[in-house]
Amino acid sequence: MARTSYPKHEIRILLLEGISQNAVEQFRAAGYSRIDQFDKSLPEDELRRQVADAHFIGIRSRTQLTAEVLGEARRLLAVGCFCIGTSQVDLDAAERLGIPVFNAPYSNTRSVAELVVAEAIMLMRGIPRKNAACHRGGWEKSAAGSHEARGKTIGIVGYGHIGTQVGLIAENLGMRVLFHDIEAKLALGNARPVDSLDSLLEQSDVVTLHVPETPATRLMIGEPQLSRMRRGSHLINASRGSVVDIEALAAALRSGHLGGTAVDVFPVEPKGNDDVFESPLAGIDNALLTPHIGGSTLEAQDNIGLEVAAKLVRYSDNGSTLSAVNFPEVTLPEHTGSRRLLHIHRNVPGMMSRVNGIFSQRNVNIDGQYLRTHPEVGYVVIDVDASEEQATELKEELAAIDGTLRTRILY
Ligand SMILES: NC(=O)C1=CN([C@@H]2O[C@H](COP(=O)(O)OP(=O)(O)OC[C@H]3O[C@@H](n4cnc5c(N)ncnc54)[C@H](O)[C@@H]3O)[C@@H](O)[C@H]2O)C=CC1
Ligand SMILES: O=C(O)CCC(=O)C(=O)O
Repeated sequence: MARTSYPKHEIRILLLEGISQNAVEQFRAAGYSRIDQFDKSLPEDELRRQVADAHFIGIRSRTQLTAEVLGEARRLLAVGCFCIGTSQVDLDAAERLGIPVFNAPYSNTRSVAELVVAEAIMLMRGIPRKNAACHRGGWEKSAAGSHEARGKTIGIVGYGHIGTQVGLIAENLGMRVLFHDIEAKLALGNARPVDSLDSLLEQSDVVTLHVPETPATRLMIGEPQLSRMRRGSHLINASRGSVVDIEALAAALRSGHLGGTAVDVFPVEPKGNDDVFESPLAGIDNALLTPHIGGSTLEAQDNIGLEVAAKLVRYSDNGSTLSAVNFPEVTLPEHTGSRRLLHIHRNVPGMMSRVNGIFSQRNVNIDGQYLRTHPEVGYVVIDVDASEEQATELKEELAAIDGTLRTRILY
């Protein structure tokens, strides 16, 4: 088995938030045995203690890897987000520290889309309210305010991976599909783009949000947007809690302007299943609330476990950063027969001549060199024909170059 610059049994993998056992098996199969698992996210002081000697960290959406927390993770080689969203990690800080971040961009897409379309049907039939009444001994048998999905309009905000899947399933139910995105997007099926968010809100019977968490999407649905929605229409949010002004949403439900809502993500979410959930929407019967489980199917979690663990193992064993979300992407061949040196550095003028100078001074033959840069950070991988001792000395010299962020040898 290939040796890394650390023996594999010394590499500590920290997995938080109940990451799938598939990931653990994938790490073990690749020879990594030092794996610590927690089923929830950790309070910040405990998180700082745990990350201090971790080489890899696996998280889901709850763990905040801020610049301060990352700054304490001195041994950290890479982060795996076992989910789609990566806004819980300070990606720029991670890059500046030489830490690539990986995620699973599609593995739970279908799970979210299926839930959203099911919720759209439930909302149009008034099921959340009728269900709540039944639990209290009530009996609201009535067609008032109940509608078929067929022929109704669903408005999708953010027509990316999830948004397009929602559109395709909804169209198969006979719904009219409109979407709004800041990028030009290929419309699938009979879906139609609209020229503004307001126009989408005004035309839709159900609006569903599938944007990432960014400064531009923060509170993009507030009182002015809710009041543009049709009276009796419905809002679904399975994107991020920061996208909707939740107090304004509660007010729109209480006033009867909105017919109902389904919300899976909240501005503040409990750290784990033992903690208490509180929300301004709690107790409102026509609000269908779920505990951030859009992507929580066994199929999705198994696939995510395999996908992200495989990316971390590949980076550890081979150096490949293909599909990293914050980092220069270097795709690498296997390195049988040569030593591989990895050098992550600040992207400053003269860096590569200093790197290459070390090899020419020592008269070491370079078998292959792979370089990719971002404005602030560069990543170069050098395969050399050198003994283990020579490679170790080369690594020390590379590490001493001013502007070096991380170095590693793969044997
Ligand atoms: N509830 C859950 O369990 C899950 C939630 N998510 C959330 O869903 C989000 C979307 O996921 P994907 O569809 O895979 O992402 P994606 O990146 O494929 O699609 C996002 C789309 O939103 C568009 N967009 C960005 N800013 C916008 C704006 N201001 N206005 C309109 N459109 C905008 C983008 O151009 C893109 O087309 C994730 O970022 C994550 O936060 C993802 C998976 C599970
Ligand atoms: O399942 C999770 O923990 C998070 C799902 C999610 O929000 C994502 O994939 O972005």
